Amino acid sequence: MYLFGASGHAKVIMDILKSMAEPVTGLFDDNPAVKELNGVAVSGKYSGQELDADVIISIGDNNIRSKIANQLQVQFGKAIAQSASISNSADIAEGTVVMQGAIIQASTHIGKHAIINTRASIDHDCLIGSFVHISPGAVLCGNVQVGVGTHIGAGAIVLPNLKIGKWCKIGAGAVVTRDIPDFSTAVGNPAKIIKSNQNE
Ligand SMILES: CC(=O)SCCNC(=O)CCNC(=O)[C@H](O)C(C)(C)COP(=O)(O)OP(=O)(O)OC[C@H]1O[C@@H](n2cnc3c(N)ncnc32)[C@H](O)[C@@H]1OP(=O)(O)O
Repeated sequence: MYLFGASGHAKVIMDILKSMAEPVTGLFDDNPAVKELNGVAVSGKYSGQELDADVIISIGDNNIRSKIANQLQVQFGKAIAQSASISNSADIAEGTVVMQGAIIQASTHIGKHAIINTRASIDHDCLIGSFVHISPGAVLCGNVQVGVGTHIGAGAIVLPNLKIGKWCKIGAGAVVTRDIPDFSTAVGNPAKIIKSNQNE
């Protein structure tokens, strides 16, 4: 597996790949000052060369991850921690990473290049868009929809049957009790919208 982005997020993905016995074939990063990560040499900026293994974009920022994914003509892989519990009827698209202790229940769909972070819990029949990040310890109850590029903060709770739009930011510890429109930032319990991010 090649990783694009020599970040703290990449370190966690490297641990997961190691537990899957999947070697890290190479690591790219645009920052020439970054020379190595966890003992793996960083090859600098990716210049479009043909790659002999799949790629994961190991960048936590949803917007940057989506821009890079849309530019690359490569095969994408997945990293799924062995300690994650994933229903046989759930499906997870390419480029997505599922961290240690995450739970993904029946009939849930996770889109491309998503991050399901440490001990996040996504219950049955959820629809999680591409480039979403569900942060550590967040809980999505059953039948929740999360739009493309949305970030659910650490420890947030989303009540059942709700729809969170695209490119939203849900604050750490928020309790979402109502649908949230596209591009909103919402915080608190019950979560209130504090801004719209449409122009970011
Ligand atoms: C492995 C890992 O580390 S994964 C990373 C996980 N990361 C997270 O969970 C972070 C989630 N992000 C947040 O909670 C952020 O604070 C956001 C997205 C909600 C808001 O960020 P910003 O847009 O930069 O807003 P900003 O920091 O200016 O705060 C705006 C207001 O909301 C308040 N606020 C910010 N976050 C929260 C929160 N989680 N809960 C309650 N209030 C909050 C601020 O105190 C501020 O209030 P004020 O205007 O009265 O001073």
